[in-house]
Amino acid sequence: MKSYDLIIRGGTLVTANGTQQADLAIADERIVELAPEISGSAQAVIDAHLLHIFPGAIDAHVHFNEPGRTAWEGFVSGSRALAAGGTTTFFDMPLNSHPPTIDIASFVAKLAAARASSYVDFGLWGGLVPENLEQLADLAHCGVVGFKAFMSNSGIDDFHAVDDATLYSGMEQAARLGKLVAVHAENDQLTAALAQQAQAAGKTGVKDYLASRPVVAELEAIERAILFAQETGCTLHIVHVSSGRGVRLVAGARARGQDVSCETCPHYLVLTEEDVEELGAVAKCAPPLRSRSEQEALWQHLFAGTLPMVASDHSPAPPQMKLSADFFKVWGGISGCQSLLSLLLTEGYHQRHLPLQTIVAATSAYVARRFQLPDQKGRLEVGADADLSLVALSTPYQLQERDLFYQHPYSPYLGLELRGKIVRTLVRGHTVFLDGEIVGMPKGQFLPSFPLTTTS
Ligand SMILES: NC(=O)NC(NC(N)=O)C(=O)[O-]
Ligand SMILES: [Zn+2]
Ligand SMILES: [Zn+2]
Repeated sequence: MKSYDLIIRGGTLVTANGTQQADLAIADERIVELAPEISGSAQAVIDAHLLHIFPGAIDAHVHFNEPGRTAWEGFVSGSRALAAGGTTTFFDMPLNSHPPTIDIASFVAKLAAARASSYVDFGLWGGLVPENLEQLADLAHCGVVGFKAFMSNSGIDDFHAVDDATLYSGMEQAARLGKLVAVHAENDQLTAALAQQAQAAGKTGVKDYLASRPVVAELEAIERAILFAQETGCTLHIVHVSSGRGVRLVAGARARGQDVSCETCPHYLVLTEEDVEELGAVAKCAPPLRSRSEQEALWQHLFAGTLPMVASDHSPAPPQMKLSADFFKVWGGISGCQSLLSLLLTEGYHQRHLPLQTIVAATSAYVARRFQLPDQKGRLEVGADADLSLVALSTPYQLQERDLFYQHPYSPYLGLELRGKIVRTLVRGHTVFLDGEIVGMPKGQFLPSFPLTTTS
């Protein structure tokens, strides 16, 4: 008789291809059998008859700010929040940590910090800034996910936005190195000038901030990035697209054969400009929250598959950085990584009947493929890592401060009525979250990203 480490019985497995009720057996951190009924013994058995089993989410966009600004978040609190939210892998952005990840030394420092403290597996982005064109090859050899650049001010002094020449040259190199470039796409001249005019006129409220970052600033920067990427043969990813029209530009280029993708974030799907007017600083981000019609367009793209990925862009800061009366001076960034899956289940699946398969594709299967993760990630099948999230799909609950594992339990989603409770999260077969509590020790592993060989 076969013997396993763990058998999970009777759960409804959710994959990018559909759902099925089955038993699942785990040995040596991998899924080794999937069948309607598995015989054999195991050291432990989980009864999942009332639960859905999702592949652990892969969050391609978080800022955990360690080393250097661990008081803002850090790998312990950040990865605990992810585990509590059903995410088993994340990619940390190169900025808001100090030093930012722009050369070998800063990469090594970040890798050490993450290895020591993360409860879930992770990849690391490298930065592309005007000062580090000579360092890109080194970062590629370290196994960074790709190179992240800001086309507008990053809000952090030690991570400079790229000028066009830097972006163009960085893309040429990235193409040679087989790495993708990810951009924060907003036109800097336009946003900076509009902000400066508003502030000079003493107009520093929420609406003034929103008006200083119009959709056209995003559209122009996306178009420019697409054009540069086409010319240089660089693979491109646009982070946190906030508008339906932005997604359409990316989908159009893709349809013409260019290797470009994009993500949106839960906040653009769940909140609108009216919400930031009401909620204030907790909901400030860039690009900003948009109108209901842009939001509707994002949902349509998600349904249609032309918007292939959702990532949290968790960008926390100490509450005192959210206090200024001048809204332009308030820290821009939303804390939300713990709620990625719950929000998609609540607003997507329950409210709008977005298929569960689409949610799985957007938070796991597609992300693993797009960023060339090792084969065993992002799949719920035999041979894959046992990265799983067990979900009580219809259980309602109200998100409370005490539920949040962030360093600063501050989020625009507090008080929301959610449906779809994460009950248990396993990373490579080890339970890291169970019934509201973190379990075990940080044993997250680094996932180096290998050079792109195919387009996907
Ligand atoms: N420095 C940041 O973390 N910025 C982030 N802030 C947002 N999105 O408001 C981002 O991803 O641009
Ligand atoms: Zn950004
Ligand atoms: Zn970000």
